[in-house]
Amino acid sequence: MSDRFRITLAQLNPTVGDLAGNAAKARAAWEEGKAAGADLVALPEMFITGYQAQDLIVKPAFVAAAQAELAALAEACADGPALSIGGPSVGEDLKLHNSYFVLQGGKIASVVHKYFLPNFNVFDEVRLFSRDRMQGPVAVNGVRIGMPICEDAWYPDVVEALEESGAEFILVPNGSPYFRDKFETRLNHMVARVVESGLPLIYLNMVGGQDDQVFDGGSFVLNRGGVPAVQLPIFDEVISHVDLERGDDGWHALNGDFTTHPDAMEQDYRVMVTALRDYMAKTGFKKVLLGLSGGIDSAIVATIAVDALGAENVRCVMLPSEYTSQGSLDDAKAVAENLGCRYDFLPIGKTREAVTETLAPLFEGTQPDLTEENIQSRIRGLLLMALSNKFGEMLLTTGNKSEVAVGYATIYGDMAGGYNPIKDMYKTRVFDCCRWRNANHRGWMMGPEGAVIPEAIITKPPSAELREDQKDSDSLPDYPVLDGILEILVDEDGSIADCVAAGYDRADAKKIEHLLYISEYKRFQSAPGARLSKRAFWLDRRYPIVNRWRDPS
Ligand SMILES: Nc1ncnc2c1ncn2[C@@H]1O[C@H](COP(=O)(O)OP(=O)(O)OC[C@H]2O[C@@H]([n+]3cccc(C(=O)O)c3)[C@H](O)[C@@H]2O)[C@@H](O)[C@H]1O
Ligand SMILES: Nc1ncnc2c1ncn2[C@@H]1O[C@H](COP(=O)(O)OP(=O)(O)OP(=O)(O)O)[C@@H](O)[C@H]1O
Ligand SMILES: NC(=O)CC[C@H](N)C(=O)O
Repeated sequence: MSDRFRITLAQLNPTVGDLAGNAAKARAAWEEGKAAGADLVALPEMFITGYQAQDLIVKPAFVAAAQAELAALAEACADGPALSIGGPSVGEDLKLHNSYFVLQGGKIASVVHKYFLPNFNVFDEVRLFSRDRMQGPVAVNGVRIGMPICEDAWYPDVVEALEESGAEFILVPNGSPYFRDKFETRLNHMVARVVESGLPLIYLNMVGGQDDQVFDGGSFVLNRGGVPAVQLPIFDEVISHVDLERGDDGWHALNGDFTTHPDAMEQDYRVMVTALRDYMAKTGFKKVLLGLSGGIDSAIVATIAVDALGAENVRCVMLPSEYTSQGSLDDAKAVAENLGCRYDFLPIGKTREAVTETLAPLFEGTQPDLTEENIQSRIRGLLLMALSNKFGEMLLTTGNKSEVAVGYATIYGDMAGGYNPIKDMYKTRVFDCCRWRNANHRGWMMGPEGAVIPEAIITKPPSAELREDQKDSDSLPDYPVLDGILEILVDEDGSIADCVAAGYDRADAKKIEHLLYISEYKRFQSAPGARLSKRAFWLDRRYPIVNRWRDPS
């Protein structure tokens, strides 16, 4: 029996439903591992199907196709290292499991089933899969490896059982999506497992965007006592060979690749870029367009789009009305010029006159109000969608988390669009994010360096410009107050009393609570967007649309 074991970690980006494509990526990683003399090439959780496949996973034909792909992969990888890969399986109990397969010698040599099925925030695994009994380690080239699947390693039980049944080290395959500062959470759990079991632990995550979620990679290896030996980059696809040596006191990982991670703002920005880039690539779109108003939200969305797709794939459209200020016209043009993307000018005045004239007989005797304001937003939505249809460009929608929370957007107007990169970023953070992007440039950004967002856009008071001299602060508390209250009500699930205790005005908190509840119907019909927090609107927070309850505290 050898006292060295080489494991090739394949921190790769699968696509949900692309069974053949995912298998091809696994095969290519296996070839690299084989060339490097690996004993085992490891891929993340549910790699063959992509993650999360949601209800696709309960369709028997899909599971059968994934099984066939795994069998073919086993045959193709018969002569060389073992290959471990996540996928669905139907167990002896005839139930569906989230499983991890070891392929070796042309067949499926072992299968383990996930025990702890996550059923919180974006996860519904109890609904999709069955839990199996805890299983022992899997032997690969004579070495017994414990393979707890993602959530299995977030509690002591499974790793403890693996250690008691003879595991020599632990390999955790993951499908662990980003939220801000999640790396620390993962690391704390894994250090706890290493300290409890006394075994080295290899944590392997996937990368890439899937709908709202981004898997951020950041795979790592810990030695006994929780001492780090390897840390892979976040967000990048990487194949890394990790060597373990057996000594008198068991296995020990040798120090390998070690990358330090960027700060939370950079990670958030990278998530928004990755989410959009992968949403586009994986759905088959190449180009986007958006309404560029001269305001901060559309400016940051245009910047994210250029960083994700390249300036040649982004069309910015200014659709001015009589209320559009010269400042907005200048600022919008400056952003498009700075980014180097196409800028179109499409005044909405004539369309608005036509709509007003058409409605006049029915509106006779009524006074102009929000209706007329929203018509402008809807004309912009209509024209932008016409461009989208004609040129095959997907429309981006630009509401930040503060606006999405209180319904400060026109349904079927500026809410039109297929994807919203800033859906989970509060307005106050959007300001910081613009400053960060103006001051920082990285190799993964396809846009130009420098202060692409003019300072005037960052400093002027936000306005929807739907009527004369309109400011967001006419309808809403100032953004620092709005965001402070929303963080308590949404992100912390706090009460009105909690808002008051934090120093906010009770009337403001009550108003925001009301707006939050009455705009659930808008969010239900809103575009998906990049998830940055543990409380993003969609799967993390599922509220009834009809809801009469109001917090009396
Ligand atoms: N529970 C429910 N289920 C289904 N539908 C429901 C509903 N409650 C209202 N509705 C319908 O929704 C309609 C009202 O929604 P909507 O037409 O959107 O209009 P509404 O929410 O009344 O007004 C839009 C608000 O967003 C602001 N805005 C607009 C555009 C851009 C920006 C910005 O700064 O980004 C801000 C604008 O100043 C205004 O305060 C009603 O006509 C009603 O029929
Ligand atoms: N004059 C305009 N030209 C092009 N698009 C516009 C125009 N006005 C609004 N939009 C679109 O509608 C969205 C909502 O913009 P609005 O100005 O009403 O408020 P906002 O949420 O503060 O956004 P922004 O900061 O981008 O202005 C904008 O982000 C933009 O995509
Ligand atoms: N795939 C999973 O089990 C996800 C849950 C897991 N604990 C996480 O990292 O978020």
